[in-house]
Amino acid sequence: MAPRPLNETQIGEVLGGLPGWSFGEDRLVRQYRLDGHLEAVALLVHIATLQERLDHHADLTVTYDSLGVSVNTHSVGGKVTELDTQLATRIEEIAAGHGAR
Ligand SMILES: C[C@H](O)[C@H](O)[C@H]1CNC2=NC(N)=NC(=O)C2=N1
Repeated sequence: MAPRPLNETQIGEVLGGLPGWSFGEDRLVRQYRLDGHLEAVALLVHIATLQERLDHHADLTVTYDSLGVSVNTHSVGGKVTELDTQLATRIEEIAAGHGAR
């Protein structure tokens, strides 16, 4: 069954438990800072591996020692769904293990 888009109240509740994440332009976004470039790339690869397993993919952008994450659900026309909040929650756990801030 197709995931249902979340409303702003629902998104706000989830973001309360996801410090550093924000909502804008129908996306959940987070910018992580790492200790260096290879650390940023290592986090990207770890997240990409998770995304393949979940079959849900955020846009990941490495800029030297930073990793940008931006996600919504394409299959509902680019809205935030539970698939995005679940992925963001898992990414947050992984990022903590990489010392991302
Ligand atoms: C065929 C495959 O399951 C779909 O294209 C998946 C892949 N990853 C995805 N990622 C995101 N962010 N949204 C989707 O709708 C989506 N769909």
